Amino acid sequence: MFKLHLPENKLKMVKNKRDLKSPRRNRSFTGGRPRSRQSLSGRSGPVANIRVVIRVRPFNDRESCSNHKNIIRVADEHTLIFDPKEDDEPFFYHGVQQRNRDIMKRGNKNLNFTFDRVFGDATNNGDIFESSTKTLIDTLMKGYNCSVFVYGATGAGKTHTMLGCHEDPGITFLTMMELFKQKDELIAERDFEVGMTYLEVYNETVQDLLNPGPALSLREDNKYGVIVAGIKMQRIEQSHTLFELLEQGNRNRTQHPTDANAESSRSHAVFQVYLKMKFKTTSEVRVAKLSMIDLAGSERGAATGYSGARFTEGANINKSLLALGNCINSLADGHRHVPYRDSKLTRLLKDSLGGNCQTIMIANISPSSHNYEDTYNTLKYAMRAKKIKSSMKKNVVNCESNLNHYIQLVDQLTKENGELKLKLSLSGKVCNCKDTIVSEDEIKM
Ligand SMILES: Nc1ncnc2c1ncn2[C@@H]1O[C@H](COP(=O)(O)OP(=O)(O)OP(=O)(O)O)[C@@H](O)[C@H]1O
Repeated sequence: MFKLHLPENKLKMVKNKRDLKSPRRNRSFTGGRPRSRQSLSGRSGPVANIRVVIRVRPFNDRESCSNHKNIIRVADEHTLIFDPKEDDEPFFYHGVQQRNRDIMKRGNKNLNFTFDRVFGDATNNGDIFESSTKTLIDTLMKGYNCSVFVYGATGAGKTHTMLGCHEDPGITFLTMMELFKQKDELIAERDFEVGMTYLEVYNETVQDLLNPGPALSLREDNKYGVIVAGIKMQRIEQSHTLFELLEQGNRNRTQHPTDANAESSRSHAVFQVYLKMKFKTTSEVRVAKLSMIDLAGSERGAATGYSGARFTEGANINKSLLALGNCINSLADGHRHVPYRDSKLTRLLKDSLGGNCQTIMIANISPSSHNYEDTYNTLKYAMRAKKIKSSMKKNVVNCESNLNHYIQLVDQLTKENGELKLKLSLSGKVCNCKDTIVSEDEIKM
């Protein structure tokens, strides 16, 4: 199982001192006031915080049948209480009140966590989309890069959020529908070119999910950032092509059953859509990229008892998630050096985490006491991510300046030509032929 290695002193910093003295009160992990929803939509400032959304999944059948308790209480749309304090019901044995009747008794940490948005277990993917990724499309159309990544322990609901099912399509599908809707609305003013790639990082190798073949390598480019060498960009003319390719990629993704999830994704999947927008009346060209990343779930390596390929798989997942945690910590603390190079995943996410991007992290959690540690770790991880700021730049290739340059050049040459003609006519040698090359000697006065 991965853990967020949060130094004790950092933990203390965010705890309310007064609450520490008074254990009965709720302790808060607020990390500042919740930002309003407005902070995401249409933001065009140079600096933006990662927006962190929490999604609590419902109890599954196994958890409902067992003696597990609910350790999450959603207080409002920004706040949840982890391991809420329960009023002790008196329990008597032979007429004597007993203490610690409950062998599953939890710590009653009673911690308040505040996020940009908290969704309870009755939420569907449409609700998540409406309050999170829908607003990204507007940002994308303005020429900013955007990223969404889903995070959480194995079986916490990441793939359900991303891909969903027939009755409840995931946010990838809903976000792409919105992209094509807005594209159609803007078609009168812009020409669009759309492309997509879909890859997975499995056991520290990068694979093209749309054209399976040999492992691909990553390269750094000064202008474009990290580039996947050899990946094939698929041009998209119509939305249904994109959805067919998405399905195709999903079928190629590495999945194996785990104890927590019969269809566990054992790789990190990175789906990217590229937009080029050419304005019809001006010479402005905007380019933007939307990345949607479904991370593999962490697991308790030792507890699984796996060996061989499954063990290596789990170890690689945990290694890359640990590297991601280290990058999140460095960025949250404002360190100059961020260890992106520690894993393929973090190299790929460099732009999404601390670069030129508007980013949303959707952290998925289980409400069951069975996943107590995983849920607690995910919440701490998400709190750290909230502090990360990324600087956003509009990707605008404005041809206007080039055009002005050429107009000036033509004006200057026309003027020079006129002066030369004047000089020639004064010397009685008027050159009236377009193709005649007049030698320097001829025009010397
Ligand atoms: N919000 C939800 N509503 C209904 N069912 C859900 C929800 N979230 C998850 N599930 C169900 O729980 C199970 C595990 O979910 P999912 O596969 O999305 O987990 P995961 O986080 O992607 O796990 P892994 O990391 O192992 O791939 C699935 O059967 C899924 O349908």
